Amino acid sequence: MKLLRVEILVAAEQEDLFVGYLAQRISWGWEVEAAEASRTRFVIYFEKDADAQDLVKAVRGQWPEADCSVSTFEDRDWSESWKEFFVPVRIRDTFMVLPPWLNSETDAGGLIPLYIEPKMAFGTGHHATTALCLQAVAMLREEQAVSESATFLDLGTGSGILALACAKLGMTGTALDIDPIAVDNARENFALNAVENVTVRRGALDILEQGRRFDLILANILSGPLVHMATDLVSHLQQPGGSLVLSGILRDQSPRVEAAYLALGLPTPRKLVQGEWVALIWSS
Ligand SMILES: C[S@@+](CC[C@H](N)C(=O)[O-])C[C@H]1O[C@@H](n2cnc3c(N)ncnc32)[C@H](O)[C@@H]1O
Repeated sequence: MKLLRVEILVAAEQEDLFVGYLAQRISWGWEVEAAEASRTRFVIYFEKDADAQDLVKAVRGQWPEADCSVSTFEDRDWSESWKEFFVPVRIRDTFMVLPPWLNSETDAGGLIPLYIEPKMAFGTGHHATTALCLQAVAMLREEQAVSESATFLDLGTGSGILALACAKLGMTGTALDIDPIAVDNARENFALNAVENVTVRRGALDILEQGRRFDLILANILSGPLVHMATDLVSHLQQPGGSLVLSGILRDQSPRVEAAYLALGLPTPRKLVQGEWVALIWSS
């Protein structure tokens, strides 16, 4: 049987969101024969020409920077191979981020499993900005800079992945996101992981009670908002003794973000770097 082969190349910074987008579109009922992916390259095989054209049209409309092409292909037996998109992500010796169809006994390798249902919210663990935050959480716990009874704020929770990591280490916290799709996906992921020690709310910093302080604050947002909200964010950080992790910062924007927080009296942060992305970490 001849299949239609749609190949999509996306930029590295779009990989995480695109995985979620594709997962959602596939779950809406396209008859996908097979699929394969290697980070920024996605190949989907369809039997029906209409489904292939539907995907191409949707991708060209919503992801104009992506390179999308169609060709014909001779079939082979690939049941459920689309799940190959979602390989586990290991974070130090602490966490393994997994799609829900994998098994924690065999696939988590003895690490703490973080099950994430890939949907339209950001945060499958594949993007550097998320991985850097997860590394920071693991590191801060290893160093005992945060205790298992610490309170945390996850600002811009997306899929809920960072809150999930903190909750699975025993901490209790609040996860906020302005996007209702993220709030739904985060709730779904907390239920999937049987995590109950996180309160999820839709909104930004202004919905928090004034004066409420957290032992750990995580914010994987972009440099501009991180600079803009610096005063508000620091007003919710327990001082002394609190830890702050900022991510979503491109290398060349890091000095500007750092300067905004130094101006508020915080010391020079530590940095974790992956590719072009930097995370800034304050702890005592
Ligand atoms: C890059 S994603 C991070 C998701 C997840 N925390 C992670 O690390 O993978 C940023 C998220 O922040 C949310 N967001 C952006 N600005 C926000 C704000 N001012 N307050 C709360 N959420 C915000 C977005 O809707 C998005 O879900």
